[in-house]
This record gives sequence, C-alpha cells and structure tokens, in this order.
Amino acid sequence: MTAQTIDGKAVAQQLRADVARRAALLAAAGHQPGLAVVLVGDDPASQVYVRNKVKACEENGLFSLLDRLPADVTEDALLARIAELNTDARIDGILVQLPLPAHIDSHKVLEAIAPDKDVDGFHVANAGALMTGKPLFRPCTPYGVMKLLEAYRVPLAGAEAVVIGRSNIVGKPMALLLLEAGATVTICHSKTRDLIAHTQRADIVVAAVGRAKMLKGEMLKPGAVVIDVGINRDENGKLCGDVDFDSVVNVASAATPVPGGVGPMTITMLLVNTLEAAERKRPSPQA
Ligand SMILES: Nc1nc2c(c(=O)[nH]1)N[C@@H](CN(C=O)c1ccc(C(=O)N[C@@H](CCC(=O)O)C(=O)O)cc1)CN2
Ligand SMILES: [Mg+2]
Repeated sequence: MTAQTIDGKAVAQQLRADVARRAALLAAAGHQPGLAVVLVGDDPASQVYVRNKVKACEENGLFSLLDRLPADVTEDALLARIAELNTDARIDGILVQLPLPAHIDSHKVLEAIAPDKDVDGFHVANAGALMTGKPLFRPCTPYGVMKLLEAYRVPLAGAEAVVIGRSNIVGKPMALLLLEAGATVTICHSKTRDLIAHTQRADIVVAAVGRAKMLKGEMLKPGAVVIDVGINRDENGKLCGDVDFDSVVNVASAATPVPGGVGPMTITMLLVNTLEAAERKRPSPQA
C-alpha cells in the first residue's frame, strides 16, 4: 500500500476561494475584513509565516496591517499597541506571532487581545469555549487539520485518534476538536511510556511534537491516516516534519507532506477566522 498524499495546498486553495467571495461581499457592504499581525523581533521562520499571512490577506480581499516591533520592545509597549488594535474599527482579528522574546510574558500578551478579535483562539476565554464545545475561534492549525480530515472524508466518529504533543496552540485544541467529532482521543507526550503501543492502535495519528522524522512506519497500524504538524529542519537544513514520510508512506493509507500539508491550512483558517469575525459584526447580504 502506498499512502495517498493529503494535499493541503489544494484544499487551502478551495477554501480561500470561498473566503475571497465572502470578503468581497463584506467589502461591497462597506466593511472589508481586517487582520492585524504583530511581529516582535526578527526570527527568520516567523518572518516567513507572517509574510505568508499578509500575502494571503492581500490575495483574498482582506485588509491587513503588519506591526513589526523590535526584539527589545518592552512588554508594556506591546500591551499598549494591542490595546490600540482592540479598539481599531478597521480590525476584526488580531494575532501576535509566537514565539515572543523571553523577557515578555506570552500569557499576559495573549490575554490582552480582545477575545472577540482573538483569531488564533489562544485567549483563555476562547480556550474555555472550545473545551465546553462552543468555540468562538478554533486555533488555526488544529482547525486546518479538521478541514483536511473532512475534505478526505476520514471517518472520525468512534475512530481511535492519537495526538503526539500537548501544546496549548496545537496538541490540546487538536485533541478537543477530535473529541468533539466523536473520536476516542489519546494525547501522548514526552513522558508517555511505550508510545508505539498507542500509535500502533490508532486510526489517525497527529504528530505535533517538534522532533524531526520521529514518527516511523513501523510505529503505525497499516492503513492509518497520518497528519504531520511538525516544522523542523533535517540534517541537511531541509524543511521536514515530525513524520518520516518515506517510511510512513508504505504503511499509512494517507499522509500530509511537509511542506504542502498542514502549513497552508494554518494560514487559510486564519483568514476564515478573521472573515467570520467580520461577518459576526456585519453579516454580509448573501454569506
Ligand atoms: N500567533 C501564532 N503564532 C504561531 C502559530 C499560530 O498559529 N499563531 N503557528 C506556528 C507557525 N505558523 C503560523 O504562524 C505557521 C507555520 C508554517 C506555515 C506554513 O505555511 N508552512 C509551509 C512551509 C513554509 C516554509 O517554507 O517554511 C508548509 O508547511 O507548507 C504557516 C504558518 C507557530 N507560531
Ligand atoms: Mg473593516
């Protein structure tokens, strides 16, 4: 068996076309959806992601503004800028690109974003809403994974799903979204004993742990669906995921590549969250 490649670029393209259509309706009604992106410092990877986010807004009819702040910006100055964006009528969504420099309390910064503009879904109020099954915003990467599973008609009700990684921005919300969809979810992490015992019984494995090529074919049940959230560099400095794609492709029924899998979906769901924030404020005539 050779796994089907789950084409995140193609699914992203389809969803972005609908975003562009709906954004045009809102703009015609006088309210172009607006996203504010705040980048602190000059981390090269963050610069790529932020550039992709702004470009995706421009290509799909959303207004965006990019605030680039120096790495030594004070926490108070950053909080003050967020307060301004919270009251800026042009802005429907705000994100602060992570990671932040060590001298800044990320939790405090994320809590400063107005929950109804928190299009990353990281605010405690939005994390709580997600946990109780009534999310205002789903975090972009897990949301994108759910859209990929939907697009490829992966059965979720009753499925055994294993999430490797327990971060607040991917692992935990990923587990909650899979649970809401009816899967039986196991969250594995660095202290999990016998990881393979869990992954070998999974119908769906989501790798979100940040360890290059950690998930191998022999760790899977034949026919499993593998979602790679990893963003790593291999021994040659080449972008790779948490999944050893070449070994997994002979065992899995479907798998996402890196690049070209989850990444484009993360950006796309940010556009969706921003659009829906704008629609909630001003429903477009034919949403
Ligand atoms: N405020 C946030 N910070 C971070 C988030 C987030 O959702 N909100 N997630 C990650 C990084 N991330 C988005 O910011 C992200 C990572 C990767 C991609 C992507 O398109 N990857 C491409 C390859 C890009 C490359 O060439 O390096 C792919 O996989 O095809 C988009 C967004 C941490 N920070
Ligand atoms: Mg507007």
